[in-house]
This record gives sequence, structure tokens and C-alpha cells, in this order.
Amino acid sequence: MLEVKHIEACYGQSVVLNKVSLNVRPGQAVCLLGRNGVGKTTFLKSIMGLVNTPAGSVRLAGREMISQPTYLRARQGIGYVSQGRDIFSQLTVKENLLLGLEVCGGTGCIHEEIYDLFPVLKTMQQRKGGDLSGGQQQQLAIARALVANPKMLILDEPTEGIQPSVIQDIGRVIKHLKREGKTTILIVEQYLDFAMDVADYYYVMDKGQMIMQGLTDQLNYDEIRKKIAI
Ligand SMILES: Nc1ncnc2c1ncn2[C@@H]1O[C@H](COP(=O)(O)OP(=O)(O)OP(=O)(O)O)[C@@H](O)[C@H]1O
Repeated sequence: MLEVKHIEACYGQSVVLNKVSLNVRPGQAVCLLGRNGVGKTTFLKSIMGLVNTPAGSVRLAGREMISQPTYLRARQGIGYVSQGRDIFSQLTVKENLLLGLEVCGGTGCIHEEIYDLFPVLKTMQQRKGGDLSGGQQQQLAIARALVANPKMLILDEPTEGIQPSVIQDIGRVIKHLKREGKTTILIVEQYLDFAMDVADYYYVMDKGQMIMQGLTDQLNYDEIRKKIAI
């Protein structure tokens, strides 16, 4: 579904990613692990066209996207939930969700399934985004990405700073999406237990390069912990 090949990314003169490759097969959930500052967020931004990528290729369902602007990548089916969540604090929960439909030209509606996945959003539809807790904002950000039915959902550290019960809820949603088979998922995560619970395959990044990869059910916990420990 997603094939990233030999991608390079830089901020000005500073090269952050050096020929990084990663594949996510249709219906899979893949996690990208690594210490702080190794380039994980930059990698996701490269997929979305939010950083300068002088070399490499990003294909979604076989289609090259590397020269396309971010909005076209989103329109082709990538839902991206950034680390900061980017909730509009002065808009209501419902208005934030409606913005998710802009990806497909503002047409369509918020299907009941979204509220089934995140019941808290139904009860809080008229509340301002800024009044929600961090965990509720994270759920809103994921829901907003899902309203456009993305082929590929990309999550940047969805558990960061979030209480355990909400982490469990987010884990349940990811597993549900996998079971449904309609959405392929790529997650950057530092919380190893969560990543192993939801993902089928893992990559480990260090200093702008992939250093390990494999099936999560064959993963050696101690070895990985050493690679991602701060
Ligand atoms: N906008 C920017 N301008 C310049 N350098 C940046 C910018 N954003 C990130 N960097 C640098 O790029 C490198 C990789 O950062 P990145 O945020 O991709 O890492 P990360 O693995 O996602 O870390 P974290 O887990 O802390 O989010 C770091 O050295 C960082 O300082």
C-alpha cells in the first residue's frame, strides 16, 4: 500500500533522513520506533510532503506522490494525525470533524461509525475543541482523519501524554480498523508495549536510518529496548 524508497529529507543544509525505506502492506499496521530526535516525525512529514525531500520516492497504492503537494497526498487517501494533534480549539468537536471532510471537497457526512468508535465525541459534539482533555483531543484528531475514509492512516505518537484508559481506547480503535481491513496504518510510537500490541511489523530508526525491522511477534524485547532507550 505504502512504499517509501531511499527517501532523503533536510532542513536547510542539515540532512535528517539518509536514504530511508519502509513498506506497509495493505491492511497491515506498522510501527516506527526510535529514540527522540532520530528523524521519525521528519519521516512522516516526508510522506506528507511537509519537508524538503531532495531524493527518494513515496508511492501510495503504486502511485508516485513525491512531487505532489500535501493536499493532493491527503486527497489520494492519506490521513495524517500530527504529534501536536492540531485541534481547532475555538471550533466545536462537530466542526472539527466536519473539517475532516474538506479532504474530499467538503462533501459527505460524518458517519455514525465514527461516533461508535469514539462515543465520547458524540456526547461532546457541541463542546469547544479546546475544552477537551488531551486524550479526548487525540481521539478527535484520529476521528477527524477517519471521516474522509483514508486508505492509509498515519499517527505520530498517539499515546504521548495520554492517560492509560484512553490509550486502551485508541488501541481498540486501531485493532478494529485492522479487523475491518479498510485502513492500513503507520504509527510512530515510543510506548513499546502499545506498539507491539497493535502492530504487525516494526521498524527501528536511528540517526536518520532504519537499523532494524521485523514481525512484532518475533521481536526481541530486550534488544529493541536497548535501541530505543533514551
Ligand atoms: N523544523 C526543523 N528545523 C530544523 N531542524 C529540525 C526541524 N524539525 C526537526 N529538526 C531536527 O531534525 C532531527 C529529527 O527530528 P524529528 O522530530 O524528526 O525526530 P523524532 O525522532 O520524531 O523525535 P521526537 O521523538 O522527539 O519527536 C532532530 O535533530 C531535530 O532537531
